[in-house]
Amino acid sequence: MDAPRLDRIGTLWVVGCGNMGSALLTRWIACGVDPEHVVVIDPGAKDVPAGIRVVATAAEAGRAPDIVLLAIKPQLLAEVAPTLTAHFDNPLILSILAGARLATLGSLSLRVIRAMPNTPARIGEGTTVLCGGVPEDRGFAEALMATAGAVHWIDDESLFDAVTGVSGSGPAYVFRFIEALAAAATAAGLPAETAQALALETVTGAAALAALRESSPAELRKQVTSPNGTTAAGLAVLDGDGSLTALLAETVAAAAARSAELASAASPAIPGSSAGPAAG
Ligand SMILES: NC(=O)C1=CN([C@@H]2O[C@H](COP(=O)(O)OP(=O)(O)OC[C@H]3O[C@@H](n4cnc5c(N)ncnc54)[C@H](OP(=O)(O)O)[C@@H]3O)[C@@H](O)[C@H]2O)C=CC1
Ligand SMILES: O=C(O)[C@@H]1CCC=N1
Repeated sequence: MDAPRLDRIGTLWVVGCGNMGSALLTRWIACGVDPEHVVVIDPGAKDVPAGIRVVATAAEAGRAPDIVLLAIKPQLLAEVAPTLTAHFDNPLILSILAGARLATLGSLSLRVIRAMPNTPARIGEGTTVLCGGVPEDRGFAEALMATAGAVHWIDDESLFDAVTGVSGSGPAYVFRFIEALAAAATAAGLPAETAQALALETVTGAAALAALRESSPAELRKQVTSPNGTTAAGLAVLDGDGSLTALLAETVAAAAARSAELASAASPAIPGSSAGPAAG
């Protein structure tokens, strides 16, 4: 079967065009979506690609959408959903809302796919996990998200909280690591500019090498770590007694737990939603 064509997207509504919505939209426009087919619905939109109409509410959007990117904060879903559904004729909903479950989103349309992207999507280097949808819609959703980087499908929606804690939030962990490495470099006496450059270039270079997948991350780590050398001394602190592993496990668990809480925030007030509050 031919790959779905993004220039035949129909009418796309982007509801919420903040950090993540604008990252995806920027990428889609770069990959062939016609700005004239897009309407951004966001009373505070700041970062919208040129040529796209921006309105504050769905009532001003005009033609009913064929596809809707839902990219508002999950806490706003119950308030915003009824203002959208009044103008819907069963569009494909692609929701990136942390926590918002398919059962909740099903009250907006019969055609819903849940996605968890991340911000490197803006440059086509993201990773997205998709879940749900009917077979006829999955190919199109995958083609859209493939413009933003790697795409993975999962069947078990209960894993979405963990996905959110790993790859959705994950870029922030990496950015924080770069910040901390730069601060450590400064503390070790390097000029601030050099410290920031070395921290950033070390992370991007190491990630690019690992991304070749010619050797595992563990093997690449061993190649740096001379017996009784400097790296071994550093790793003994970074990961002494498995502390880094434990710290990251706690980090991901906390983010996943928050995703589960957000499910509660997103669900109860949508009329017709069959999703109950999340456990825990
Ligand atoms: N940021 C990320 O890395 C990721 C985010 N997500 C998900 O994406 C969603 C958006 O997150 P993010 O982009 O970071 O958040 P932002 O706050 O940056 O974007 C949300 C946008 O929605 C706007 N908005 C507020 N009220 C309305 C309304 N009534 N109708 C339409 N738009 C409205 C906001 O405007 P204003 O700022 O004026 O309030 C803002 O521009 C969340 O559900 C999040 O879970 C998923 C994966 C990664
Ligand atoms: O922090 C958040 O809630 C969102 C979801 C994943 C990344 N950012």
